[in-house]
Amino acid sequence: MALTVGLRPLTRALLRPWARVPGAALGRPAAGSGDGVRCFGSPRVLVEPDPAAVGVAVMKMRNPPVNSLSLEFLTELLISLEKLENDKTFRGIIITSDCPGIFSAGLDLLEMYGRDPAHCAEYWKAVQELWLRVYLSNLVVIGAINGISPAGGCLLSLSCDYRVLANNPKYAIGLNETLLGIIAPFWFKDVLVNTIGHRAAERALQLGFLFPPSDALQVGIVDQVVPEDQVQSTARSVMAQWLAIPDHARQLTKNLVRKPTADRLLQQRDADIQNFVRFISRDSIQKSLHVYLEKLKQKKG
Ligand SMILES: CC/C=C/CC(=O)SCCNC(=O)CCNC(=O)[C@H](O)C(C)(C)COP(=O)(O)OP(=O)(O)OC[C@H]1O[C@@H](n2cnc3c(N)ncnc32)[C@H](O)[C@@H]1OP(=O)(O)O
Repeated sequence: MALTVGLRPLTRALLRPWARVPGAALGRPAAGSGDGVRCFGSPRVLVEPDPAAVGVAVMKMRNPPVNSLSLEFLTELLISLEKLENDKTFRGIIITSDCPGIFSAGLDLLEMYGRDPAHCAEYWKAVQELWLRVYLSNLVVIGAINGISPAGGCLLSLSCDYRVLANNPKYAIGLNETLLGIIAPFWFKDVLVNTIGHRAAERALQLGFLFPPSDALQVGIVDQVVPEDQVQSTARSVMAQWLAIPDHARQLTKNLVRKPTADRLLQQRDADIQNFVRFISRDSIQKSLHVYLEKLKQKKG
């Protein structure tokens, strides 16, 4: 537990420069919460207590068009997560998307393409922090995956305790970095190996697999596949099962299982940042990102 507590001051230090994100004032009742239900509001992240489940918050990602994890979006997610961790009335979070058809398009490519090393370092620190914050959260975190979830979106899903995916063939999920000509860092790889096993992860990472729901269930990257209109209710009923376990025992067990993986990053965060900056700044990698971004634009015709 000390590790999680240890993170808090770190997060504060990390977040201090970004806490000035406009509109990130939290605790302010969101519009339409006239019934006195306390919601946390920020431009890209809406956190609402689940009216049907005491102690459960629903965190809706709303960074249109694709919930790409920009620095500002990451910061708002981190501030909301920290607020929830510190608010003892909450025991669980359901993370979902408000962007139709998209859970999250992953890391924001424009934060890594054509950016100076100092920006890339700051960005990567925030990416590390989001993963650590979700992966080691004392709360029960359930992914209600209601859209496509490539790369960083898949990492966010894998960091949850449980994953419910909507049964829509378009809603593929996976670490597809090799398709962009880049590679997933070791801690992305570690989480995938922990979830689907070494051989399946080795193959999926090298081939940049994006698993459609039926395959995602079979390989184990998600825990349940349900009709799209049952994702939220399924997440809520699974949450009830997990919250039936005494918090302290569950939290210590989660830490027991996850701490060795998180430690591998915690013990070398700066080196990981430097490695990322060196890697992403390479001409060949910048060229790959450029080609990929152009493909995305051409796709629109
Ligand atoms: C070492 C670093 C590790 C990396 C991990 C990562 O996360 S890298 C990012 C990997 N992400 C992807 O490969 C997803 C790329 N996006 C897509 O495949 C599609 O956009 C998606 C998510 C299937 C949605 O398709 P749709 O047709 O609905 O939207 P469209 O492609 O037109 O995109 C809308 C606009 O968003 C921009 N965009 C999409 N993804 C990203 C992204 N990850 N980062 C930044 N911007 C993204 C896209 O270019 C469009 O922009 P516009 O200005 O409207 O042309």
